[in-house]
Amino acid sequence: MAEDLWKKEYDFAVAVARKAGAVIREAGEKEIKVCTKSSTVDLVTKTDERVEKIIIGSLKEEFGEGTHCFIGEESVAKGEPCILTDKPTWIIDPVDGTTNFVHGFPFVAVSIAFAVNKELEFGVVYSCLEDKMYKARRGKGAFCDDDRITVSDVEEIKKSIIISEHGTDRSPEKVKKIFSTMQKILCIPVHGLRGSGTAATNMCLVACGAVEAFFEIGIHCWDIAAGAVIVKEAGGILLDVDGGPFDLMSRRMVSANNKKIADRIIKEIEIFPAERDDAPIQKK
Ligand SMILES: O=P(O)(O)O[C@H]1[C@H](O)[C@@H](O)[C@H](O)[C@@H](O)[C@@H]1O
Ligand SMILES: [Mg+2]
Repeated sequence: MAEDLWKKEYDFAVAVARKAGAVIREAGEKEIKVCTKSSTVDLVTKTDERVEKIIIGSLKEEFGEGTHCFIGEESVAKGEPCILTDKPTWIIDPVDGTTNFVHGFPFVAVSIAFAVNKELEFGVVYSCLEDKMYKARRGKGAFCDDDRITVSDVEEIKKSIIISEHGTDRSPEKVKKIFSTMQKILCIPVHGLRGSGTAATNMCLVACGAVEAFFEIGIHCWDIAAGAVIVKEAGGILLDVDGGPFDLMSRRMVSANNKKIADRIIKEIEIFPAERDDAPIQKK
């Protein structure tokens, strides 16, 4: 029988995501010592770092040192390169929704994706406070736990819910564009605007049909890589915010149930620059 390519890695990723989610749930007050990264509202905790070490350590133990590459949010924050090559690469956000985690807002996800030859082979998003395991393999459909999930069939923008996040950048010119975009979309009008505070969870909400679209400028590849596979396998569409092809490393993305909704949203998005994830690291 033909080898079921990457199934071993997929099954292991699901198990590791579940283990990581348990660590997050059990990480009591002791670990939520908050530090900051790119801004005073871009939070990181000991849990983020510990969970990423557990995930990467488990993957290296299972698949060997040096066989795969890793792009992890907290490793990159510490100076590791963020370059996607043709080599088998794990793209990891150990705690997506760190601000939610710190505040006890109940949406926190472990996001693990796997790419080969720069193509995403599978994605796993474990919403650990809800205990929901979203997962998808390229060409094999999308699931929440054992149930097949598909995007909404809504085509009319005026019957949609749209997710948009404001991110961690508080510079006035970007905040102005973010809220001007939100206002224009809200006043189409759409049924509502929402946001869970975690990009990975937002993409799963598109994939299971709870909302029609989620877009954001400022997210990173680790926030959206797993969700991208899940949305696509659920029948959804991924585009750049200017309507061009989806670009994992561009730090901007539209995910939607269909092109009609995506195109209508794209018309309203006021684009602002975000440095690519794979931009050369500026020498200090
Ligand atoms: O919680 P993290 O992993 O930092 O990712 C979130 C990011 O910090 C926010 O700025 C974005 O708006 C969310 O979509 C990300 O999930
Ligand atoms: Mg994240």
